[in-house]
Amino acid sequence: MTLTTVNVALGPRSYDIVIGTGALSATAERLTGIIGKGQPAIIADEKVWGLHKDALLAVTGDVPVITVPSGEASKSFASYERVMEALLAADLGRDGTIIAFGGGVVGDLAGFCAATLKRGCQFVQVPTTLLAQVDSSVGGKTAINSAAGKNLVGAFYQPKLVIIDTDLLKTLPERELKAGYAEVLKYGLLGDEVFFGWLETAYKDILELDPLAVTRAIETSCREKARLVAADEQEASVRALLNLGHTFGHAIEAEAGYGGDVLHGEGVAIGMAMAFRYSTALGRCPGQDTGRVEAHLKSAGMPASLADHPGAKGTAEALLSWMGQDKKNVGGRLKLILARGIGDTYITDDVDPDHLLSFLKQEPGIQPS
Ligand SMILES: O=C(O)C(=O)C[C@@H](O)[C@H](O)[C@H](O)COP(=O)(O)O
Repeated sequence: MTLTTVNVALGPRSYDIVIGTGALSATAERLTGIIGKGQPAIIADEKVWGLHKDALLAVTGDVPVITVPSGEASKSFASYERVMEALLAADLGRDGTIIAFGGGVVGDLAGFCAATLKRGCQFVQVPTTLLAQVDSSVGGKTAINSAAGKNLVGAFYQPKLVIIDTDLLKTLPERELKAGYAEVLKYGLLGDEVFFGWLETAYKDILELDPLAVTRAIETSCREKARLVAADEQEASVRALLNLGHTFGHAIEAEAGYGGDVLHGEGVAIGMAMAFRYSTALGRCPGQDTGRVEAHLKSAGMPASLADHPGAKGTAEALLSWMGQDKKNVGGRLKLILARGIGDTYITDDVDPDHLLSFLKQEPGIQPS
């Protein structure tokens, strides 16, 4: 199968996303070209490493490897410190290359290490989950979590190359695949009703990893992400649309506890449904569209509210308080991505916290205050 390349056009920081089955071995020369004479190191999810190390080592040869446990708890200060000390011990300089091999957690952590190692070394993303392949490996948002909230310590730092080998998805557990599908769906909801319509019929093929359907889903997602990132690298305007569902979703994840029982994509799925319900409550989005979003999430076996997820919990006050920590907020004003309909979203800071609190109190599955 031929590979597809999507370019993220950022002037001197531009890079390619190479997508397809066998992409890892097909890009071997490009990867070794980036590594050059510098010292490389791999930061890998320990489960992914156990399953796929041969595929990566066949390309890089024998290089230092630092593994981290799967799960959001690896985006902690303690984990960052351990990985940084290991990279320094491996003698990586500014000409060194960190290769992130895993899902969003590894990509975000490795990217933040690359941004801060000697004030910046080279960085290549080899995402191994659907979520990371369609979203977090692209665009240069790198971060770790703090007790105050998700992704609050980080940097915008672009990779040199993103290698999306769809063969790596074959070992991904179904729950992780569905969590990644939430981010695919996001692109339809935020600006592409035709793509959403296709997903309503194609989701089964994607979740069964039909190569054509998966590649189309990843390519469409990456093209839209690359477009928004190129237009607004540091989220001063339109890039914030990519945060659809995340203000609610991050609050749900934080309340469950990092490393708790809510995967990022599950929080985003619930968060997107909440953003649509809130838009309808404000009279800005037809209830029919919100119903269609909820129905699709349910058909794909994903949660559409806290009530649908055994690990999701929290009072309205607790969720609102987490939302108050969101990085998009300016001047203490909450910022949300809301919808006028499927494929038509907008960014607003015209949010009345009292009204939002009343909305949250009526959400299915919310705990009483
Ligand atoms: O790339 C972006 O911009 C996004 O908002 C994509 C999100 O899906 C992604 O989860 C991102 O890491 C969240 O960033 P944050 O700024 O809300 O922490």
